[in-house]
Amino acid sequence: MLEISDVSWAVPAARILDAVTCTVPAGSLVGLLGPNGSGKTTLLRVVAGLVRPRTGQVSIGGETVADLPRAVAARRMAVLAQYAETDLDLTALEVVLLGRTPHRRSRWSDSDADHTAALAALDRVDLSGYAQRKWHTLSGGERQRVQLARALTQEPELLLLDEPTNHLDIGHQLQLLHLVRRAGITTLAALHDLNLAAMFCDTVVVLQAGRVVATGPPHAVLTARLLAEVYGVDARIDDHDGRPVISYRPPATPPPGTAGE
Ligand SMILES: Nc1ncnc2c1ncn2[C@@H]1O[C@H](COP(=O)(O)OP(=O)(O)OP(=O)(O)O)[C@@H](O)[C@H]1O
Repeated sequence: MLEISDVSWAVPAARILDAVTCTVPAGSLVGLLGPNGSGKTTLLRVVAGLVRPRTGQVSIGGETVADLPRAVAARRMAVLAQYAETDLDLTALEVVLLGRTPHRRSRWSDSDADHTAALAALDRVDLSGYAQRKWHTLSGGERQRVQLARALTQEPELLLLDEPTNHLDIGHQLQLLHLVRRAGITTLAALHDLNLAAMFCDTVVVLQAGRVVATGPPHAVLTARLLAEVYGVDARIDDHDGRPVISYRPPATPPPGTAGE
């Protein structure tokens, strides 16, 4: 279980996170929603221990992340960043094997079991023929899936995903979130696509200007009123087997600079 309690973070000019409190129950998938700049990535960075909060604390499995030795935190959490890059000319398999690094006794050698786990993870993300492909030859969506395979191979207690469906076609977006759900790992995922959040998340947490403005199951949170207030959009919500399905109406006023055209 992940617990975020009263977390605030600021830069001199602005408060970026304001007393954020939320919980990700063990084994559940929680969607972190909110408009651009609302603080999703910053909150994920705080949880990962990359940014120290001004106030509040984060704990996993009852232990405060700030008190965990770096190596322990690295083993227990896997992060899929929004723009995962590597300058090293690694193969897809070598990138996936990086997920085993925190578990290894010897720094330099991969065991047969590591290799088997890494190949199985590539298979799970639909990239079984890609093991020897160099990173720089992969498409954006293929890189994203290799990074998910790395994260799954790590067998983390907590998975942090920042816009994991970026770059993916709709088939692979659905496959990725289905895989994450099935993996049963406690997961906090920043998502922009509200319909995907509605389909796959147990709970959603909505941030606006660094504050939590709503938390709960998708059908309770994703109302037309909330979407108007938080995103400024005119949306229609239909029910599909207890999950909301959102469709949007075009804005009433034309975007700036296009009036009268
Ligand atoms: N180091 C920093 N210095 C100044 N401002 C920052 C810093 N880090 C983040 N911010 C600001 O904090 C706000 C929240 O940023 P963050 O990246 O967390 O938002 P987000 O919800 O992930 O946005 P997006 O959906 O666009 O990815 C933004 O306005 C951003 O410009």
